[in-house]
Amino acid sequence: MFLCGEDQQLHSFSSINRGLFITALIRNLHSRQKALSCIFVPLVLLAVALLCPHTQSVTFIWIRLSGAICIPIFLPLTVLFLICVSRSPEASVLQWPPPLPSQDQLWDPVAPMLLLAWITLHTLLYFMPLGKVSEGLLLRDGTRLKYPINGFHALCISGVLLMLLLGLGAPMGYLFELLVPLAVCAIAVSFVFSVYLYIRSFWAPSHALALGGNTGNPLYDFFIGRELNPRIGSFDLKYFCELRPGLIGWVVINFGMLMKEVELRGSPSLAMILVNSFQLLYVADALWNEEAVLSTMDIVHDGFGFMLVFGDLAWVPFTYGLQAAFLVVHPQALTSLRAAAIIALNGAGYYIFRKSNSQKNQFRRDPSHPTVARLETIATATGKRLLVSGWWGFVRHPNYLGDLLMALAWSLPCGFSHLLPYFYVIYFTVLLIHREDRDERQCRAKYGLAWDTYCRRVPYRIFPYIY
Ligand SMILES: NC(=O)C1=CN([C@@H]2O[C@H](COP(=O)(O)OP(=O)(O)OC[C@H]3O[C@@H](n4cnc5c(N)ncnc54)[C@H](OP(=O)(O)O)[C@@H]3O)[C@@H](O)[C@H]2O)C=CC1
Ligand SMILES: CC(C)=CCC[C@@H](C)[C@H]1CC=C2C3=C(CC[C@@]21C)[C@@]1(C)CC[C@H](O)C(C)(C)[C@@H]1CC3
Repeated sequence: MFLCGEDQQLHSFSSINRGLFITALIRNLHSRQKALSCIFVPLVLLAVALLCPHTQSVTFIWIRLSGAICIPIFLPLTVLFLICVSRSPEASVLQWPPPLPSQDQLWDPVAPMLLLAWITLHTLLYFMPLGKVSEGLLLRDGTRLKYPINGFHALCISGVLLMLLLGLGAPMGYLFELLVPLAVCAIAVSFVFSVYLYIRSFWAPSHALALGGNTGNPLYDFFIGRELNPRIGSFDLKYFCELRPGLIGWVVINFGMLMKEVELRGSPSLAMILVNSFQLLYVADALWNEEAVLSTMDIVHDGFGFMLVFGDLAWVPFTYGLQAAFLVVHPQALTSLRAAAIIALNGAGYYIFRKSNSQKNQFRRDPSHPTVARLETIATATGKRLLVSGWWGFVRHPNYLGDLLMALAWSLPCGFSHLLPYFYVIYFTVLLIHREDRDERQCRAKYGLAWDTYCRRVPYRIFPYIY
């Protein structure tokens, strides 16, 4: 199942696998139904639990609880499943039985060492006296936490170290073979770290706990996260995980896939270069605008539990770059015209994403700044104003629209023959629709009538004239 040599070998792999697949399919029709229900029951629970977090009936509380039990099992399996599918010749997300990795493909002693070295490096870079120190939003106890803004420096230093390693002859393409063992280690680290966070939260003062993660139900609270900003001294664990090892790890893995392609075919394909460049731009942008993360929902409202730990350390690095892993095994020809159209789509998405995020951040920081002072606003009872013109007068979440256009542009270089490269854009659409709904409820609770007025003025949430 793993790619180990030239393209020719891939084809023989393909026919052997297909034969095995058909035999297994006929033999296992009955167990298939059972196994499918094992996948779909948690899937339905996951969807219901995630999409109906505000419903309070006993049944729904039970469903949410079952979701909190199933998701920590289901999501890690999904990560491994998707990596395995991305490198199987069929690359079909609907294939059954799924391409199960053998034990030696799951484990490689190099993986935990690499992961440990990576996390240690980024912890050291976090404490580097580079960049400025910023204050976060006002906390419930009236204080503000301080955060180092040196993520972009960490990205650049990681890039330089990577080039040095490459110059010294490090086999970067080996990351392709290491992907499953690395994901297994990242999942294990997520579990251990979440247990640590859950236990330590019982020593945190009540004002330091997240409002949504303290239902008293241990499984649900473990999943959502009890403590809002867990810290070891000045080391902010949530802020660190959200932007450093996973996000930068994602682009390093992508680069490993590019180098694997070079090993196999002599040079990187245009499709691989596009995927690498688009996603590098996205990560570099996040780190360049690191300060803006301090006002996102995840940092301001959400507890730091399994969901976010796993999301940051395993989900983002191992599923957001699936397109690059897919391209190693499924090379795609891309005409210059199509490449130009895809670059234009990514550019348009990035423009909308960046302009709208910057406009809101600028307005929240200094409403009298010349770039936002002329925009039309409405007053709210809290004293804060809401933008009703500019990007935020176009749709109620222009930043999500831009992000989704980019997500689509990351998949298009992989062609239309497979669904797998579109996994990210499909997952992301669901995530952002759910997130928009959660934000909408929070804003309605916060701004009351003013929010309703805003919704009447700007009727579409994400997609103009559609949604
Ligand atoms: N790649 C990924 O996996 C993910 C990416 N993202 C991206 O992260 C970015 C941040 O997203 P997110 O944190 O969800 O939310 P937003 O940046 O969209 O922030 C929402 C908040 O903005 C304020 N706001 C809403 N409407 C207005 C208005 N008209 N005028 C002024 N302020 C307004 C409100 O807060 P208040 O009024 O209190 O200031 C609201 O709670 C987005 O670009 C998103 O696409 C998000 C999740 C995952
Ligand atoms: C299925 C599952 C485990 C979901 C967990 C959700 C997390 C993966 C995402 C929640 C919010 C995120 C953000 C980013 C990455 C994904 C997670 C952690 C982000 C860092 C990506 C880069 C952007 O520019 C951003 C900084 C705005 C963004 C912040 C939110």
